[in-house]
Amino acid sequence: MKFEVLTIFPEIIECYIKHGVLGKALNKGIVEVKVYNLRDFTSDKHKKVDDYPYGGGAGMVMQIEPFYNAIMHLKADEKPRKLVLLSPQGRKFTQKLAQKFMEESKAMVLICGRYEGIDERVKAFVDEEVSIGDYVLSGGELAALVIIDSVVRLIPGALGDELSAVEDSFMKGFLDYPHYTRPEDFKGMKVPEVLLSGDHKKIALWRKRQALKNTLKNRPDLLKNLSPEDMRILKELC
Ligand SMILES: N#Cc1c(-c2ccc3cc[nH]c3c2)n[nH]c1N
Repeated sequence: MKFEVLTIFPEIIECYIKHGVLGKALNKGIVEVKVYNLRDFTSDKHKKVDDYPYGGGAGMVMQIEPFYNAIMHLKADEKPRKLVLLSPQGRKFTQKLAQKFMEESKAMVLICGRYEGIDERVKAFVDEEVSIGDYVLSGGELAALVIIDSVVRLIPGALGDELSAVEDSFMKGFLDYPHYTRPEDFKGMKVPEVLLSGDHKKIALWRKRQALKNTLKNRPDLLKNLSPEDMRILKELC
């Protein structure tokens, strides 16, 4: 899978992708990330990317021309790609949308704005407008990294042989279970006995109960299409 990122701060993307799961996936050739500096697609000597907003108001707005020039440059190879604009006004990014992007797109262009936002006319050239949550960031780069990270984790082989309980639980509609590792006793804070029992059936049930308990407490909105067994466990918790 290939990601192409349009930004005025390429170093934000370049620094993050070298590490962890993303770094391994890049080294394995499972994923390719190319970052483009929008300033390279300007036509003035100052490489200007923003201007005052029509109609007045605070701050600056990013001009359409650098985005247009960059998008046309990418499209010149005529290969299919999904163009995604990161924006607080976009549709909510979820694990299910990450799965959809992984399944449906061989290449994605992630378009990152800054300042007060970008000229509305840029949206005529994008396929999706996506937001990673109901809070305001200073730009689209962190959102682009969230999307890249969460989509890459879903690519077969990206996680190596590590099982990923986190994706599994989110896809099944609840939060992850608690995790523990050595030492068994840290200043009197002990690891739950069941996790030391070696009884995998008991451990699995304990983890499911804990996951459902956490979800009921923190994200009851996720508890929708539970299996009859999960519903039974949940009713025991209530
Ligand atoms: N995605 C997303 C965002 C943003 C965002 C995205 C782009 C720009 C450009 C200037 N400010 C921005 C904020 N804020 N909160 C989100 N969930």
